[in-house]
Amino acid sequence: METMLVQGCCTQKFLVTAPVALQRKGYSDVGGVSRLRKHHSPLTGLSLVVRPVQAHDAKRRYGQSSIVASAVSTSAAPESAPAPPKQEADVRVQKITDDTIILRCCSLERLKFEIEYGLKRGTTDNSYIIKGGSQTALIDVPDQSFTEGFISSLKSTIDLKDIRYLIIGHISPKRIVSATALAEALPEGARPIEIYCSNPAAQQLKGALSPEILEKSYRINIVKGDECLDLGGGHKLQFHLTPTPRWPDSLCVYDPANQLLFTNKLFSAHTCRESGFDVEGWEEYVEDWRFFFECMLSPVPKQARAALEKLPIVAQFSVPSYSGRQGLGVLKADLQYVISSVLSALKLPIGTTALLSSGSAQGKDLVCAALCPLHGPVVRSSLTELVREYRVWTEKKLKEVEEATIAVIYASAYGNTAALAQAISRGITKVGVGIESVNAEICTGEELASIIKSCSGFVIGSPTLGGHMPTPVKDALGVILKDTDARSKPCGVFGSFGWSGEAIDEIEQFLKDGGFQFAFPAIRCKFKPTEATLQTCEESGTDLAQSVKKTILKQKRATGGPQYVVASNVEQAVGRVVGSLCVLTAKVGDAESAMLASWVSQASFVPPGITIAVAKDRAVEGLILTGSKFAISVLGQGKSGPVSKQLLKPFKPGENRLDGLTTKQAESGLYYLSDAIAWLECTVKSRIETGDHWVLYATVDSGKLEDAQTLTAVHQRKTGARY
Ligand SMILES: Cc1cc2nc3c(=O)[nH]c(=O)nc-3n(C[C@H](O)[C@H](O)[C@H](O)COP(=O)(O)O)c2cc1C
Repeated sequence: METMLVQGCCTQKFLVTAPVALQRKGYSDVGGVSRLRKHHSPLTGLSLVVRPVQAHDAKRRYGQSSIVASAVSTSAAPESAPAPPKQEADVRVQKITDDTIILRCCSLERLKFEIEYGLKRGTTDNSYIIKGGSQTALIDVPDQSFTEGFISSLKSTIDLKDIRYLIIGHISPKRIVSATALAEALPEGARPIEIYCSNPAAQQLKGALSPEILEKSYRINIVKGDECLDLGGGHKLQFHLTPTPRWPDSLCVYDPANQLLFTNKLFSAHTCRESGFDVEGWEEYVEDWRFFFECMLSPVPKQARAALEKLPIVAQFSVPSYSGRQGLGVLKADLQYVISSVLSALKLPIGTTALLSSGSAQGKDLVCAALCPLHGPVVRSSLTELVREYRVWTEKKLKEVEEATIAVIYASAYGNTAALAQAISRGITKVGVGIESVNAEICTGEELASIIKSCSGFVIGSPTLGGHMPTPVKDALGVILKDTDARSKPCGVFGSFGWSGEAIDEIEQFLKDGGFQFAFPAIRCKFKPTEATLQTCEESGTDLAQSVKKTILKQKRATGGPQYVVASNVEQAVGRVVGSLCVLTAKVGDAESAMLASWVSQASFVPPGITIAVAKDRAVEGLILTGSKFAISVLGQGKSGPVSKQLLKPFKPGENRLDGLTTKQAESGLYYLSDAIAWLECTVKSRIETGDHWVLYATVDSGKLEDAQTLTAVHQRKTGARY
């Protein structure tokens, strides 16, 4: 079994707070802190500067002796390391209604190297203030990248001592930094803020906030069901717990006074535009919403459905705004207005799928004028479409789960292993195989045993903490090893580590000894993933899902399912449609990929544009999202043989596909083939979903004819059922 070493970010600071905080999360065997003192990693040129915290300080903050460790680069950063995101303190304050304000912490850059930021349109981290008749509530605090700007904007918007309640829809170690800063900014003599949050969020807060802050500044109230919190003036806030494996703490809030639903991660998008609202309309945002859904919710369709059932949203009609719209746009806005008015008048929830039947009893409907998510715009003009499409997307994913599932099992203390799991999941969903996402911290042994029994393959991921895998992963592995049938199911191992990475080796060894079949080499990621790491994860997920699909197809054929048949008339006819034979190359950060493409055609004169069809499960697909650049090398007749041979062979995840081919680099950094008869550099303008392919429309930014004598190679086919 080969093991890949995937190198991550070279500078990471972390506070070793684990002894208390992680134990509360079930990481009871975290220890080995003394190992930190010795560490020097020759691999990245990193040295760990390990500084013992003053004993009394450590005890005060973490309840037992602790150390603070920071990894500092002692040599130049390796080229593959991503630059840390630069943050301007840009917090925009905007009124949503007379008494509700949004604080949008804006970043125009890709904030994190996690797949959900792949469209690179920046993001916003939203907090909301509701000024009720008698009390004021703050909903959510942002990521630590925004802490300073957030606190100063909050101070200039309201008097901090007026904040009576802090409602936490989602918490993470990075948001706890902002919660701590808020507590520290409270004026002397201010009464403690009452926090309302789910049980998992409460456990995190109690484990990470200092005893002084817990004593002086906050009182934690755990929301158990669908309780209410009265702010006066009709603002009788209703809580709705909507947990998923990635966000077990997720809590949504409905304010009937303004008909606003605070949806946390649901209906979020990573994009940062001028307005805080979706004023530009559905077409402008659909790709952002869909991409966020694909990355974050399609791996958990059952939980997404449960959340949607708990939130029977009814659109409150609103008069359409025509700013910036003309012709058809105005007609569409009018139509949308009529539809939402009818739905609203009839008190019908949006969409009519089976998903809605339970939970949407009269009187329980959440009549919404707008959805207020944690990231991206407040959804007002596209509310009807977005809610309906969420249900359609969820149903589609549920159908895939019925056919076959791959269990993605992991635990993650700081989010790095979770980011790998998310990327693997995307690779799996690209093939159309369902996912059962399992957070080992919250899944019981019985639940996991039944998931393992019914899945067609699995991956298991773990951080290394104190030289081992944490207890929840160990328990999960025990369940897997016990199931003798699971040995015939393809599997994979992954994990993030700091310097030694024993957890990944241990899991791999246990599975190897148990006779399990690995679908891809173990993925070992040092701290945070880079784009190349994410690409490797995605490709690994795709490989695993393809092998599961092949097995299922074989089984179906063996039991009298669809057999190979001679191409039909239609297929033979379609096979006569040909395109130019080209090589597409793409590069995003340290991730690169290439594919042989024969479905390439010119699509516009002005600007010069082309279309290219890319199969959904193609490795390069994640690098050619809207806005990305790619190169096309047009192959010449009689010259395409070696190139086709190289690019059509099977590749391991992360393997260099252009190995052995001579390339040149354009000014943009993109590679093209040296013996291409022409090359083009293009920008993806839009993507259309067409069954099993994405059709990209791209404009051509530059290009050159290199060989005027040779004609373009064309791939002749016998059937349109294959390339
Ligand atoms: C308390 C603690 C102990 C750790 N022990 C180890 C260790 O023994 N070996 C190692 O390679 N990394 C160790 N690490 C580093 C983590 O594995 C690393 O931060 C990893 O990215 C965490 O993954 P996660 O974000 O999925 O939790 C430790 C980190 C903490 C906080």
